[in-house]
Amino acid sequence: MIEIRDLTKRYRGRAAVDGLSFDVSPGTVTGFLGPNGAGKTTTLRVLLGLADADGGSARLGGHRYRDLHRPLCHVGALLDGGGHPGRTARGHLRGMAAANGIGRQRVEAVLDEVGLASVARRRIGGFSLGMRQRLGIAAALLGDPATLVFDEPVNGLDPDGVRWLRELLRRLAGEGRTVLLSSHLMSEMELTADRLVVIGRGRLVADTSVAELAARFSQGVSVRTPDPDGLSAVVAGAGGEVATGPDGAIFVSGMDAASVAEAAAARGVILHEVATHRSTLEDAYLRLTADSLEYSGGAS
Ligand SMILES: Nc1ncnc2c1ncn2[C@@H]1O[C@H](COP(=O)(O)OP(=O)(O)OP(=O)(O)O)[C@@H](O)[C@H]1O
Repeated sequence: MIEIRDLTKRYRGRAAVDGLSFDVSPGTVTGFLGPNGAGKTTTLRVLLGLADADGGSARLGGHRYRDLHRPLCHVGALLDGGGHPGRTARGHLRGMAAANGIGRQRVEAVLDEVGLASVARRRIGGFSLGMRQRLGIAAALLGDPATLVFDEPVNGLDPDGVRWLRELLRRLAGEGRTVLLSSHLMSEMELTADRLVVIGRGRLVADTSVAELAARFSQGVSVRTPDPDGLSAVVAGAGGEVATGPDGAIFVSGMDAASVAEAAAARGVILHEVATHRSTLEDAYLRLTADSLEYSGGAS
């Protein structure tokens, strides 16, 4: 169980994480999403005792990371890769195991698990990005922890590696572990995660199941109008909801295209375009985070 409560972390007076609260439950894979600079890594760094919070708390099974005895046996994390380039994969894992009172047989088991047994004697400096990711995952699994935290684990993995990781994460959650997985890739989350925690500018944007999010945004009406305020009032009056899409169109949910057009006509609101829109989870994510983009390409 991961509990984040009112967490705030500032850098030079600016909040990277701003009053954030959410839980991650055992037995699920929870996706942690947000645009660049949203505060995901900062949240994970505070959770893992690598940075101090300015307010609130981040707890693992009710404890702060720094109060855990043999932390590797409680939480495994893939954050920045790691491992000295001059060490071998096996040497690196043996060093970690020794520091945490973990037996050497676990080193061989996790090397097998991540598919690195045949290169265990090679130096990490010669590893590809994908091999480094696998080594980082092996390190996270070393202490057989109840909680796993992976920051962008898909980076550098080839399609086979991505599928392998997906199955591993599902299995770990199936064993009752708490699995938190950060990524920008909604398409990957759709296949791997049960729940999604979405943040933007350090704040919670959504805490929902994948199924709920898909249902909420599954279908709607995309509208272009020179009078967005007028349209908002019309839609609110008819019981629908509006959201602004990343491309400037207005997205109406809870109404079909004919109802939107008729309600707008009745109130004299001009529409330039009305289209039924079936959206993917990726679209839903983009709409959720459109207002919290810190860095976006092109003018918007
Ligand atoms: N050590 C630091 N010093 C100063 N500012 C920082 C530091 N770490 C993060 N920040 C700032 O905090 C904000 C949140 O960054 P963070 O890396 O947590 O976001 P993120 O969601 O992980 O982004 P990305 O998806 O790009 O990795 C950003 O504005 C970033 O510039």
